[in-house]
Amino acid sequence: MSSADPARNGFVHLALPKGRMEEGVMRLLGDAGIRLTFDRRGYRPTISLDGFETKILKPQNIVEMLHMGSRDLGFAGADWVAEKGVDLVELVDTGLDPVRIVAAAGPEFLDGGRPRHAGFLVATEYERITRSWLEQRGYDGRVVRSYGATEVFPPEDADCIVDNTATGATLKANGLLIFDELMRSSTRLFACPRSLDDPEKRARIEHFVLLVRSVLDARKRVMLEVNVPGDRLEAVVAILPCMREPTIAPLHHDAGFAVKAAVPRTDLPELIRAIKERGGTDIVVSGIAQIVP
Ligand SMILES: Nc1ncnc2c1ncn2[C@@H]1O[C@H](COP(=O)(O)OP(=O)(O)OP(=O)(O)O)[C@@H](O)[C@H]1O
Ligand SMILES: O=P(O)(O)OC[C@H]1O[C@H](OP(=O)(O)OP(=O)(O)O)[C@H](O)[C@@H]1O
Repeated sequence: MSSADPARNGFVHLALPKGRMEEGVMRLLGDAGIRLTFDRRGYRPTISLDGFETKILKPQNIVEMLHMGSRDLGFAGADWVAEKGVDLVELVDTGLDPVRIVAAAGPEFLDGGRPRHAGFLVATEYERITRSWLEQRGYDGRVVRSYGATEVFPPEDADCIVDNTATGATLKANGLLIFDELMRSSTRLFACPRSLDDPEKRARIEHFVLLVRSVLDARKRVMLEVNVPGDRLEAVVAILPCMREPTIAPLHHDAGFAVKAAVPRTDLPELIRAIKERGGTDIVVSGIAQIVP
């Protein structure tokens, strides 16, 4: 058996999602320096990571395969892990493709934000999540399984729905109002619990997690560089929300200091104002590709 043979012990079988999550996950891997080479119409790209083999599958199937153990590692929505009721290890929440799983109905069904009457019918693709919500809320409801286009069921074919929503446009277009939130979901990296018991697989999975996290962390930060006169240095450094300590280098001819720090992107507008106020000049902001702690 060669070291490139997927049947070898310690090889990680990775599942990548087909469909709406595909683009974000592919970009994430690309930004982490992981290359995938596709053949025409093939669902088995070659991955540039040593000791990994990969396959493209629908996320609902990825959840099942991670549960059975035929795949070790895979990206899927947290909603389908909850819906299938399986015990997987969540390694990374990428925050990509965020959705809310909500209960929604037309205004005629609602009374003060609650179902108007007992014995109602809920249309949903999420049967298990819906049943446990009914039980938790003490609602007397029955479930009809939908296979897409769930929003069109009410009022004739169901009283309300449980479905995912991203922008809310589909609910609005069908005249439905959200009256409860059951959970939030996003694209996450899951592992089969047993795969983490294998030391060789575990080490490879941990390295994969580190690469993915390095990109997600880098996306949240920018590199900020600023020149500061010597007597303003401490005042500027004090307000920098950097990861550890900023890098400080003296400028030529004792002209002050260059200060460099990776700061949260969302802090930038306020930070630039505060730095200018404290005497910082020549501010340069640039992107970061990866951050490995
Ligand atoms: N805007 C969105 N609408 C629906 N699902 C979304 C959205 N954004 C993220 N998701 C997530 O995508 C996953 C389903 O992905 P999938 O590619 O199977 O979508 P799908 O539209 O149901 O596919 P298909 O049309 O082939 O049934 C779920 O985990 C869901 O939460
Ligand atoms: O809040 P929004 O941005 O409108 O997105 C949510 C809608 O998009 C998806 O439907 P999809 O297009 O996949 O069709 P489907 O209902 O057949 O799954 C999902 O099932 C919702 O219906």
